[in-house]
Amino acid sequence: MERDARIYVAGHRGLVGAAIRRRLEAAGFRNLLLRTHAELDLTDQAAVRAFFDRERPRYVFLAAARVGGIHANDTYPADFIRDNLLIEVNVIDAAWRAGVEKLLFLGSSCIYPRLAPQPMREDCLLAGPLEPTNQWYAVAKIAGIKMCQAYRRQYGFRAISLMPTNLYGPGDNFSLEDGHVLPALIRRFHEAKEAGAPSVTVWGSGTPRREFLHVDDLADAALFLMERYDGEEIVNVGVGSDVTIREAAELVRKVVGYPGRIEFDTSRPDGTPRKLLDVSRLGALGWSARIPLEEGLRDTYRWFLEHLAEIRR
Ligand SMILES: NC(=O)C1=CN([C@@H]2O[C@H](COP(=O)(O)OP(=O)(O)OC[C@H]3O[C@@H](n4cnc5c(N)ncnc54)[C@H](OP(=O)(O)O)[C@@H]3O)[C@@H](O)[C@H]2O)C=CC1
Ligand SMILES: C[C@H]1O[C@H](OP(=O)(O)OP(=O)(O)OC[C@H]2O[C@@H](n3cnc4c(=O)[nH]c(N)nc43)[C@H](O)[C@@H]2O)[C@@H](O)[C@@H](O)C1=O
Repeated sequence: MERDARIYVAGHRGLVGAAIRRRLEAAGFRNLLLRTHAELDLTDQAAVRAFFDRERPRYVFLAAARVGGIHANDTYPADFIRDNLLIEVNVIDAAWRAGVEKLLFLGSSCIYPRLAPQPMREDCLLAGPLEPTNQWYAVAKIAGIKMCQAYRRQYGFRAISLMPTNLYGPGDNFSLEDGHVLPALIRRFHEAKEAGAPSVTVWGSGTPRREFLHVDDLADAALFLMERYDGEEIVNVGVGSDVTIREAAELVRKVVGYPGRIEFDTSRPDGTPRKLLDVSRLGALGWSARIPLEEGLRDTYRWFLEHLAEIRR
């Protein structure tokens, strides 16, 4: 990508979009096209087409989506399937119509079957039933993958699809009900420490396993693949190892410096028992993650403390 190329980062204020923006700016890309949700609602097809017609970016990073943790996905199925389908259809189609040179679409490790053999290879997609708690979001993501592949086949549109594992980092969604596990636990342990609470409750049994990739690593992989990969096949992006939710909670307790106990609320869903990605396709392309989990959690907790007022609003 040329340094002066016009690059649209959709969702630039989110966890991933903000990290992609940081990574592009650090690499000297200055001609970034950015619109907030309030300025451009990507579920509005006419507005999206008019935007692409007017602005004509050369590259698009599609990091805008309706995203949430296990409880949000399970509670708002219609919102998750509708908004993600609309965003994908509108942006991918308008980008092609406006002559965008290359588009990077972000799927998720949730697209794979609930009980896929571990680690999960890209070719196990649609090989079995989905995890019920996020099947709606997963179907929307699978539709986005298929749309990128169909537009490449029929129109030669250079769309590539990345499948990130669970992400965390600065700028995450720290909502206790709607966020993902790591930001929610950082906030829970911090607030328990401040309040002198005797224990912190973690959802589920603590036995599910999750792989966690720092969002700055994901952003680096996104730039790497936008510049070096141009295939129809999806590419998993992860660290290649996982921990139990209990181990993750104990690590967050250590990072936050909370002295109390951990309790488990098994009335809350565990979700997929395990979803470790096979990252050999990405490795063969020459990329691997760098940020270790404990270091990444310390970085995220520092950001959380610096933005407490904004988070608690
Ligand atoms: N977080 C994770 O663990 C993982 C994320 N991903 C994928 O990465 C991508 C980004 O996720 P993440 O950064 O975590 O999500 P965030 O919720 O942090 O960011 C999403 C961004 O999209 C914007 N957005 C949502 N709806 C609309 C809309 N209708 N019009 C315009 N903008 C909109 C949001 O703006 P606003 O907040 O103002 O509404 C926000 O800036 C998604 O595709 C997600 O599926 C994949 C795997 C794991
Ligand atoms: C990222 C990817 O994957 C997401 O699915 P998920 O990995 O199941 O999401 P999660 O991070 O919310 O939960 C992970 C595990 O952690 C446990 N858990 C404990 N305590 C809390 C807690 O306090 N909050 C949350 N959210 N989970 C908790 C929770 O019970 C579960 O066992 C999709 O939503 C979807 O967004 C997607 O694309």
